[in-house]
Amino acid sequence: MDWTALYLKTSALKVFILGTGEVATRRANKFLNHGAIVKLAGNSINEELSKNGAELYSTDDVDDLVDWSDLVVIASGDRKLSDYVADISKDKLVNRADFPDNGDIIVPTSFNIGDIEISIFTNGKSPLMAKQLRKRIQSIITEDDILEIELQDYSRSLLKEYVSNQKDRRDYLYEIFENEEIQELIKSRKIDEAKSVIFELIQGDFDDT
Ligand SMILES: C[C@@]1(CC(=O)O)c2cc3[nH]c(cc4nc(cc5[nH]c(cc(n2)[C@H]1CCC(=O)O)[C@@](C)(CC(=O)O)[C@@H]5CCC(=O)O)C(CC(=O)O)=C4CCC(=O)O)c(CCC(=O)O)c3CC(=O)O
Ligand SMILES: NC(=O)C1=CN([C@@H]2O[C@H](COP(=O)(O)OP(=O)(O)OC[C@H]3O[C@@H](n4cnc5c(N)ncnc54)[C@H](O)[C@@H]3O)[C@@H](O)[C@H]2O)C=CC1
Repeated sequence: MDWTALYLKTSALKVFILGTGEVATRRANKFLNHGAIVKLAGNSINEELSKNGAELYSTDDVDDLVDWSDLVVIASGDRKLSDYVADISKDKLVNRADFPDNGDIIVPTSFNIGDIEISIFTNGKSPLMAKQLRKRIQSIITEDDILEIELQDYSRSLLKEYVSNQKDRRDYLYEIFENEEIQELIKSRKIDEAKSVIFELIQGDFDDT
C-alpha cells in the first residue's frame, strides 16, 4: 500500500472544499466536528452546515480560497474546475474525492467511541465495504471497553508519578487489565471503586519499596 494512517491536527486547520454536494457536505461536517475552519465553493449549503460554522463562497473565488487554505478538498462534479483547483493547489495538502491518487490525503471512514477513534481504509478498492465494516466494528465495541480506557488512563498517570521504569509501568498496566476484581467492578460500573483498587495496588507497592 502506498498510503499509511497518520493523524492530522484539525483544530483551527483551514479547509477549503470545492463542491457543495453529498461528498463535500460529508467532508465539511467531519472537519467542522474536529475543530477545523471550513469554507466551501459551490451553489448552496444546508442550514446545518452553516449553523456549524461553514461559509459558502462562489466558485469565482477559488484562487483566494486556495491561497487562504491549509488543506484543499476537491469534491465537485465539475471536472474542469476540479483540475484547475488541483493545479493551483500544488503547494497545499490535497484530498481529491474523484481521483484519490492525484491527491496526498485520504479521508477514511472513521468513528469515535469515547476517546478511541477507529478508521478503515480499503486502499480505494471499496468505499462501500469500508462503510459496512465501519458499522460492523462500531457494533462490537462496548461500554466496558470505554471504561477500561478510562481506567488505563488513570493508571498511566499514577504510574508516571510513582514508577520510573517504563517496563515496570507496562507490567502494572497488564496486571491491572487482567485483574479479575477490577474486571468485575467495570461490569458493575463501579469505576470509583475500581480506581481505589488500582490506587492501592500501585501506591501499596510504592510504600513497600
Ligand atoms: C479512496 C477514497 C478517497 C477519498 O475520498 O478520500 C474514496 C473514493 C471514492 N469513493 C467513491 C464512491 C463511494 N464512496 C462511498 C462512501 C464513502 N467513501 C469514503 C472514502 C473514500 N472514498 C476514500 C477511501 C475509501 C476506501 O478505500 O476505504 C468514505 C469511506 C468516507 C467518507 O467519505 O467520509 C465513505 C463512507 C462513509 C461511511 O462510513 O458512512 C460510497 C458509498 C455510499 O455513497 O453509500 C460510494 C459509492 C459506492 C462505491 O463506489 O463503493 C468514488 C466514486 C467511484 C465512481 O465514480 O464510481 C471514489 C473515487 C474513486 O474511487 O475513484
Ligand atoms: N470520495 C468519495 O467518497 C466519493 C467521491 N465521489 C466523487 O466525488 C465527486 C462529487 O460527488 P458527490 O458529492 O456525490 O456529487 P453531487 O452530485 O452530490 O455534488 C457534486 C457537486 O459538484 C457540483 N457540480 C456538478 N456538476 C457541475 C458542473 N458541471 N459545473 C459546476 N458544478 C458542478 C455540484 O453543484 C455539487 O456541488 C464526483 O466526482 C464523484 O465521482 C462520489 C461519491 C463518493
